[in-house]
Amino acid sequence: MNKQGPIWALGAMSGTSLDGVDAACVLTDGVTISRFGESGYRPYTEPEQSVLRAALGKWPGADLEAARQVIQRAHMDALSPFDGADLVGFHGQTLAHDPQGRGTHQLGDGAALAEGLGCDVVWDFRSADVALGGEGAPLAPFFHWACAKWIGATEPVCFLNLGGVGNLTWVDPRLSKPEEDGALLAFDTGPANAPLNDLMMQRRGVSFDRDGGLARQGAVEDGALELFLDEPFFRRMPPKSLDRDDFSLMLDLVRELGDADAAATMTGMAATAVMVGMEHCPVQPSRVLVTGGGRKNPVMMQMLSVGLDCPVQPVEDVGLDGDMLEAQAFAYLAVRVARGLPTSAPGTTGVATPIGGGQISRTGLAKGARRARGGGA
Ligand SMILES: Nc1ncnc2c1ncn2[C@@H]1O[C@H](COP(=O)(O)OP(=O)(O)OP(=O)(O)O)[C@@H](O)[C@H]1O
Ligand SMILES: CC(=O)N[C@H]1[C@@H]2OC[C@@H](O2)[C@@H](O)[C@@H]1O[C@H](C)C(=O)O
Repeated sequence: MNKQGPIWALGAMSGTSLDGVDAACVLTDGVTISRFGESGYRPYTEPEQSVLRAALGKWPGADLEAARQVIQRAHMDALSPFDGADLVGFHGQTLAHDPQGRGTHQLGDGAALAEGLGCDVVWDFRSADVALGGEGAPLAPFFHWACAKWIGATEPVCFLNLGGVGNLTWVDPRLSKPEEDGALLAFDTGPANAPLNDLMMQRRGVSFDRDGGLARQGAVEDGALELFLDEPFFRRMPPKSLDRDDFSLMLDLVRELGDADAAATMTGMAATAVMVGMEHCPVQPSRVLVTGGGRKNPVMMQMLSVGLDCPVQPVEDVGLDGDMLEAQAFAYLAVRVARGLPTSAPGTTGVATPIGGGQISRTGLAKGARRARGGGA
C-alpha cells in the first residue's frame, strides 16, 4: 500500500511521429490520479526533424551528438516553463526498438536534464523491462488503469492509442492494482499513422492526411489488405511491440495504387490491425476510448466504429486529453518509479513478474518551496 501523498509530476513524451515534445502535469501518489494540471507542446522545427529522422534505427555507440542536442534543447524548452513540478518523467525519443534482439533505445540524457531543470528526473523507463525479458512497451497501460478509475469505469474498457504506431490496453477497473493478474492486457496493434504519413510525404509532399481528406476520396484495396494481414506479427499472441518502421513494407503494397486508394488502403490497414488485435481481449470491453492523433482522422474512426462491436469514442468524451495522455502517463510512471511501484507486468510487456523500470537522476535540491501550477480536471 502506498502511504505517501500525491505530488505534482511533469511528464514529457516525444513520440514516433517526430512532431514535437508534449509536456503535462499530473497530481498523483503513483496509484490514483488526484488532478490533471497544465500542459504544453514544443514542436520540432523542420531541420530538427531531419536530424531526428536521420538518427532513427541507430543504437548507442553511433554518432548521435546532433540528435542528442535536439532532444535536450527541445525538452528544456518544453519543460522549463513549468516551475512547480516535484518530479519529471522523461521518456526521450525512441530511435530503435528490438526487444528480442538488440534491446530498446530511447535517446535523451536524464542526468543533464535534471541539472538543467533543477528537478529530479526519472528516465530510461524501458531498459530494465527488456533486460528482464519483457517487450519494454507499451508502458502507458498502468496509467490507462488509473484513467479507467478516474473516469469511474465499473466494467472493462479499452484505451486505444493511434500514434505513429497503434497500441491497445484492455483494463478491468474492478481489480484494485494495475499489477494484479487480469487487470490489464496490452500490446501494440500494428502501424497506425507512421506509414500513412510517409505515403503522404512521398506522394503529396505533406506530413499527414489531414482529417482523412485524401483517404475519403479513395477505396480500400482488399488484395493489399490481405497481404498486410499475412504478416506473422498478427498471428503472435500478446504481449508484443513494434518499432516505428517494422511495417515499412506497407508502402510497397500500395505502390501500384493511385494516391487516394493508397491512402484509403493504409488507413484501412491501421484500422483492421486494431480489429484483429481486439480479438485478444479477455472479454468484450464496454467501449474503446481513442487517444493519439489518429482520433482526429474521421475516416480511421469511422472504419473502427463500423468494424468493432462496441462504441468507439475519443477520450475527450470522458474528460481526458487525447493529445496529452502519453505525457501524463510518463508523469504518473515517474511517481511510481520514485516510490518503488511496478510500471509493467506480465499482461502489459510480458515481463515474468511486475517490475519497476527507470533511472532517477537527483539534483539534491530541496523542493519544499515548489508549488505546482495546476489547471485541473
Ligand atoms: N486532423 C488530423 N487528421 C488526420 N490525422 C491526424 C490529424 N491530427 C493528427 N493526425 C495524425 O496523428 C499523428 C500524430 O499522432 P500522435 O501525436 O499521437 O503521435 P506520436 O505520439 O508521435 O506517436 P506514438 O504514440 O506512436 O509515439 C500525425 O502524425 C498524423 O498522422
Ligand atoms: C518502443 C516505443 O517507444 N514504443 C512506443 C510506440 O508508440 C506507440 C507504441 O509504439 C507504444 O508501444 C510505445 O509508446 C507508448 C507511449 C507506450 O509505451 O505505451
